[in-house]
Amino acid sequence: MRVDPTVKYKPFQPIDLPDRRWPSASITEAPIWASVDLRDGNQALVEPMGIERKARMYKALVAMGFKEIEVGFPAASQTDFDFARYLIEHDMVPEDVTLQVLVQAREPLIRRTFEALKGCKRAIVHVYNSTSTLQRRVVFGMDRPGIIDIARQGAELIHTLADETDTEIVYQYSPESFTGTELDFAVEIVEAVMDVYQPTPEKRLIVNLPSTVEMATPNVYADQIEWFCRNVKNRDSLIISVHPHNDRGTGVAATELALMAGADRVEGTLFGNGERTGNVDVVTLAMNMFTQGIHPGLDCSNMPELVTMAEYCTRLPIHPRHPYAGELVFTAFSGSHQDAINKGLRALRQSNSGVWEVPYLPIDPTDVGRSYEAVIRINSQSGKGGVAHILERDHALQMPRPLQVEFSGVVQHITDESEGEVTAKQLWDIFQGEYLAQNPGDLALKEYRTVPDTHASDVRVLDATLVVNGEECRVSGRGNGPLDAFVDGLRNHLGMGLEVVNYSEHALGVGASAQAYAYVEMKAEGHAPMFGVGRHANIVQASLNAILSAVNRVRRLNAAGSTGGDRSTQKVKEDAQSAPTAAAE
Ligand SMILES: CC(=O)SCCNC(=O)CCNC(=O)[C@H](O)C(C)(C)COP(=O)(O)OP(=O)(O)OC[C@H]1O[C@@H](n2cnc3c(N)ncnc32)[C@H](O)[C@@H]1OP(=O)(O)O
Ligand SMILES: CC(C)C(=O)C(=O)O
Repeated sequence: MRVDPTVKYKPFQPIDLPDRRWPSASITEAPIWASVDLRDGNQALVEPMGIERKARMYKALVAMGFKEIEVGFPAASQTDFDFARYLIEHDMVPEDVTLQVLVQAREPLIRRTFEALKGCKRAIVHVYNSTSTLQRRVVFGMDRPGIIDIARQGAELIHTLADETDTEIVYQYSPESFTGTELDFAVEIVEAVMDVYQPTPEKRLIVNLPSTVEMATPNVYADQIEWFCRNVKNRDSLIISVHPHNDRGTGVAATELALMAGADRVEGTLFGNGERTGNVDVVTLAMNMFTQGIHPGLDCSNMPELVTMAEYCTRLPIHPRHPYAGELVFTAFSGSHQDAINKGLRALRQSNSGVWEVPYLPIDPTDVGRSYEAVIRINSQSGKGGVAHILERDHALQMPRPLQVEFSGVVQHITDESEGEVTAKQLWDIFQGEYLAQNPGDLALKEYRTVPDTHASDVRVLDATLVVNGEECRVSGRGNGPLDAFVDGLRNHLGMGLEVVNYSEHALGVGASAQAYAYVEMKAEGHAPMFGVGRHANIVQASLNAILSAVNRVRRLNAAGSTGGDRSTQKVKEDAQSAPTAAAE
């Protein structure tokens, strides 16, 4: 960067609060939530919401559990005015919900705001003026008393109009640009407003201390909030509200520290929509509390629906990595994460504990309306655990560990080449192509029978009919069981050294439609051990199929002149297409 920041930018001066208490505090309950989506969020949109979109979002906010909703700046635009009227005239404000409206401390705007509220049972009138040193100097060209006068006069008019209306008015005042305001001045101007409104513990004034522009690290905001709470008069007659923005990307952290510093209320928006880099994201805040075992008082259990609604209303996308809500936030592509998640989910199933403990998944995706479907997805970063997880989840395969290693190598080869993702369906296609499919030149079992050897009581003879490229051939062998006898027969028939080194099986389903899977690891002459997989309603036939699956894979490699070191399914398939019919037939 060519600009010298030491010359161009001034560091934020720390707050003098050596005995700060907030670092030892923790958040133990949810704050009062106020949504400012329909005002601060809306004023930041390329295309502000019309009545239809505002109404849709308003209903969603009510359904989530917001009890205070800033519905607009009625004096600023006809749409905002009409929307307030729409909600009031259509009786859309539940008994326990309070509408909030924003207005600058300017007489005509305040009068217009009260017009918008006619017929409303109860409303928060939120008045503000800018108080920062910078705005006092460059925007208003006023000294402190002048700025206090703006606030006082605004409050006086609101107080007068509140006395004249049937609407129960809750007062709210914001020293806007609070984070750039000297703390003693912030207290002075708020106390001037308090002198007008005369709040009591029974009728408290909402004092909103916005981080209009986030100017420092979150601990500084916490210091500012604690300093204010400790120095303002009649603290118990105030509801201290925070309204953080996210200019430094630390809006959520700043809000959490501000709550630890004594704030009672949070104004924010869904998914952090708002001016510049946004308002604080109330969904993330609420879910952060949820993961700490605190009921947030906001219902985010259907996150996909909330995302769809927010994207429709704001016409802005929600990032795939957005905390708790993004499409990818519950997805692991990397092998060691998948392995740990797979093991964690299994351990959770096996334990009777209701406590969520899964590595890399801070929350249960189903708590926010997501499924486990997308938790593990496969690309070149994935390992055997992820591959095994998907095949077990979708096809109930219980692959032995060495087979997982072997097959994930096949998959990795493909993903390395394609540089893309392999879907669950593609994964199954690859698995079938590798182990279960019949390629030209492959041996297939048509029928078999076993009979006891008349000469030895523990030996069986197996006679099988195989088919290769439409031609039948007979195989016969002896052994201490059908598998052993079949391998003996193949050894003789193919003239190839063959040995079973590993075997496992499991059933799939119950009753007439039950199937068995058999996994056989075979050592064939000149090759590293290689797996075969067989499937059949009859467990013996499943095992014989597994042996043939391994033998066919060896034959494909032999035909391609490889020992199995460098393979891909594509290559295996191509090799199989061009393989000549085996000489043994
Ligand atoms: C941080 C925040 O999000 S605060 C909310 C900001 N939201 C909005 O501003 C959205 C809606 N606002 C608007 O549509 C317009 O600003 C209106 C309709 C309210 C007012 O419009 P206008 O009067 O035409 O113009 P504009 O906004 O430029 O007025 C600024 C004037 O108000 C003064 N002013 C600004 N804020 C305040 C305030 N809180 N109290 C008193 N005066 C104020 C300015 O000093 C300036 O005065 P000047 O005209 O003497 O220079
Ligand atoms: C009006 C105030 C609260 C505001 O929106 C801000 O400071 O960001």
